[in-house]
Amino acid sequence: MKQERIRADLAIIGAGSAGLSVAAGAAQLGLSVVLFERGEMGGDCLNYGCVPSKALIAAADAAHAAREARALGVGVSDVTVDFPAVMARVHKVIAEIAPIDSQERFEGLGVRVVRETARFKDRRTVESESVKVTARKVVIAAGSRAAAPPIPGLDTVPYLTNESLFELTALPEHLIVLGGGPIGVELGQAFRRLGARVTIVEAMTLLSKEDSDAAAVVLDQLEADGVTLLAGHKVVRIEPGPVVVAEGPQGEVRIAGSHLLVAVGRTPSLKDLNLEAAGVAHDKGGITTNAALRTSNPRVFAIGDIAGRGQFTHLAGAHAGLFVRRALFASPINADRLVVPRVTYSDPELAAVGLTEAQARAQHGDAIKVLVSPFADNDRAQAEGDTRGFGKLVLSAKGQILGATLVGARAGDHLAVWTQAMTTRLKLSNLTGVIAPYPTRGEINKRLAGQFYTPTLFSPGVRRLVSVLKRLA
Ligand SMILES: Cc1cc2nc3c(=O)[nH]c(=O)nc-3n(C[C@H](O)[C@H](O)[C@H](O)COP(=O)(O)OP(=O)(O)OC[C@H]3O[C@@H](n4cnc5c(N)ncnc54)[C@H](O)[C@@H]3O)c2cc1C
Ligand SMILES: NC(=O)c1ccc[n+]([C@@H]2O[C@H](COP(=O)([O-])OP(=O)(O)OC[C@H]3O[C@@H](n4cnc5c(N)ncnc54)[C@H](O)[C@@H]3O)[C@@H](O)[C@H]2O)c1
Repeated sequence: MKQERIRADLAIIGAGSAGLSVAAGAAQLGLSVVLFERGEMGGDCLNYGCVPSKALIAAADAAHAAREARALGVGVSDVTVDFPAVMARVHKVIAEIAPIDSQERFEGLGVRVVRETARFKDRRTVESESVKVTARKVVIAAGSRAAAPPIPGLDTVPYLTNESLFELTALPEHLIVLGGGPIGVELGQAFRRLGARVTIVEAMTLLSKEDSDAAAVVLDQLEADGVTLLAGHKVVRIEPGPVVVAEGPQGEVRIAGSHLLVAVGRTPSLKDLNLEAAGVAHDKGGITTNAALRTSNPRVFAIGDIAGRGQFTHLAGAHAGLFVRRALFASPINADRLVVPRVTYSDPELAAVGLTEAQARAQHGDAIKVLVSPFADNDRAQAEGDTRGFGKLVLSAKGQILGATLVGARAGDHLAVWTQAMTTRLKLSNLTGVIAPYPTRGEINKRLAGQFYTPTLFSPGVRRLVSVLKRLA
């Protein structure tokens, strides 16, 4: 097929969260944009990631709440899960959100959408089967896919990844999940609550990137739900069945399941891009970028998962916003300084921003302050009969916020205060002066901030001052 030659201000590879955000911004600012997408518009988040997983979790949590309602004095008998109906709803949610990411919408904004695989031809040309685009700037937003670890036998059994899991129409009898990161934990708990037996096999520690005390709260709940957790189990081979053979602290274990989900991290989608032709440096973590998200080829930028700076939709969106500011308004940007919150949507949720306590100790030694407030001290949590979890604030000796972790019901929604405080470099005193509505779980944030001042407020010096003022008043 003869290729159509196109000149454009911007060529974007990938119509996921990152690429779409750039395309929308650039097109609305009047740039000519060509957007390549070889799969579904919307990428991972809409089709195989955030959206379907959260829709599935909503059903799982509803089933769990119904089973647990008796503790609140509400009897619910005969809780059943209609798995095909759950999955049909998952796809309905995707379909409801899809128009915002659709080819039609982007074409309506003036973007030329090419539904083909893109590759570099040279340093400033991107081509696909039908077009050859010479662009002033190129944005690589090609994302990541589930990593397939080199485990003997894995290639001999059918296995699920996030791209095939949501196509299931029957509930697995026993789902074995390889990997205890956010994907393994969120989906493992959801499938258990929907009625499957679930075993999570983790080579190291589950939720290892998070505060270990907070992770323990989530893992306790998973075990209470009946999920089998095998931490410190290195998978040595997979046999048909599937049977996972792993080496653990007590020797070899064999786990026979009905389905296998591989969730052991992500691989950047570098293959097919022909990055060598463009002089774009990369390694196994992704494309190498500087703080301005520029690659080793000054015309080419990399954003989102493929930039190897973290794998979150909100980070992809933030990268897109930075790129638009830099490329179109010539504003200075610094992707190294982004304050990026993270939430694992387990029940309870584990939400964090900045450093964990362990990371802060590694960087600052023991000259840090750690303040903890349990949800058991929060009246709303008491009223709801759900006092699991706590808030933890990690501060420098001078009271600068280094990180915050919340674990508990809807923790993700309540983390925003700390993300905002760290982004805008608020002082703790700014937070103690804010009135939090009573009774809300969010009061935990004010309580955490207040704890920093408690020793000073009730110190002997202040008590003496108050007694003097009392006499003068
Ligand atoms: C199960 C799961 C749950 C998740 N849940 C959350 C969550 O709750 N919150 C959160 O913030 N993040 C979540 N994530 C992560 C989130 O999905 C990603 O961080 C986000 O999708 C990254 O967006 P992106 O645009 O960088 O890449 P992608 O969404 O992967 O988009 C890249 C696109 O590029 C296309 N492409 C690749 N190569 C080419 C090529 N050569 N030519 C043309 N097109 C190409 C791909 O087809 C794809 O559509 C989850 C991920 C998974 C897997
Ligand atoms: N709520 C969210 O925002 C959300 C949800 C899901 C995914 N994500 C994003 O997607 C990324 C990928 O998630 P993930 O859970 O796949 O990856 P991950 O890298 O966070 O966790 C993978 C886990 O698998 C383990 N592992 C690696 N090889 C193994 C093996 N052979 N056998 C057993 N265990 C093994 C690792 O030790 C690790 O604990 C996350 O880091 C996150 O950025 C975000």
